[in-house]
Amino acid sequence: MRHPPFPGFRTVHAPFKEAHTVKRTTTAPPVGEVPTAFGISTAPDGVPVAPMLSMFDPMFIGIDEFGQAVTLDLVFHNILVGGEPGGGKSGLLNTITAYAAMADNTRLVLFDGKLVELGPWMDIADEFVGPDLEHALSVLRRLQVVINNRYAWLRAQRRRKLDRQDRMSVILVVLDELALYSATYGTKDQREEFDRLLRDVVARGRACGVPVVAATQRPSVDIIPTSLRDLFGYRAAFRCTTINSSDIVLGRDWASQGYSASDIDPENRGMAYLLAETGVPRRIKAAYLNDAEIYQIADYMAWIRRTNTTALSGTAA
Ligand SMILES: Nc1ncnc2c1ncn2[C@@H]1O[C@H](COP(=O)(O)OP(=O)(O)OP(=O)(O)O)[C@@H](O)[C@H]1O
Repeated sequence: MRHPPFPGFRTVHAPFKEAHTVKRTTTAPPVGEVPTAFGISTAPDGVPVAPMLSMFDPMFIGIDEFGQAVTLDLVFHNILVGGEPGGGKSGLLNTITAYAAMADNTRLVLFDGKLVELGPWMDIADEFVGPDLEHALSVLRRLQVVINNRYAWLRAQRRRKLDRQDRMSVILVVLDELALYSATYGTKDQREEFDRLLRDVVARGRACGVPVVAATQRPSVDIIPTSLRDLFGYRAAFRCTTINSSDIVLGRDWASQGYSASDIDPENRGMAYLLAETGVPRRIKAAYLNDAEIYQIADYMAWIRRTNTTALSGTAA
């Protein structure tokens, strides 16, 4: 099989090609046929990215109160991030996005109504949705088609979830400020459709390599109803103004058991309670990348993920 040295990454709608490509949805490239050059994967369906990191490995996101590393198994879990403005939500989102940007065979679909929180990753995102609800809806509809096709493929394989041997890309969906899309922009009908589509992507995406990271500075029941919150296997509550909003993020009356993000010192930015599917909430301090570091990583990864447009590319292919 002949592979181009650097398959194009920034093809518009690239992750959604599989929604329309029978071959991609019925067969995964055999593992043995994936060549590497200088450690860079050149799988035809893959994003040619850094050789070391994989979304299938534990993702470092900070330390706990004993100084131990805290990692997430994000590829098979969604994470909900809530808390008052300035608590550190975007910091965590950027740490997660940076890892994903550096991970092999991983694509980014980003929603950021403010444009600046996830803006550094715009150049390497397959889709970047700004303050435009119709755009958000069309991207979610396309993700839904991808998910449908991946489940059809999994069923044909008699399996329930993707694994790294499948070499199918992980599509990380990151939403900064959920409330802008679910309660602010557009018409009531559009917002309702957004809620429906998001719920479906959150419910079905994770088993087929489409995990969702969603953040809100308005942890209230209208923005995060229990039925949506419960679809997130991980929940991170940064400083919240009330016990109630902490419980809306973490769930299950955790505040009454002594785990309330309203107790977090407002000056202690980046501190959060992190709850995994089992166990009790853990106090963590999220790792933090400053703006310069984020842009450095984003620029570097844009270069690594560059398209096949160099002068030599025509002759090398
Ligand atoms: N993990 C962290 N460690 C140290 N400082 C942090 C950390 N996270 C955030 N900060 C500090 O807090 C500030 C606000 O963080 P951030 O923008 O992530 O908050 P936010 O919760 O996303 O706020 P908003 O809801 O307004 O977007 C940052 O500019 C940074 O100075």
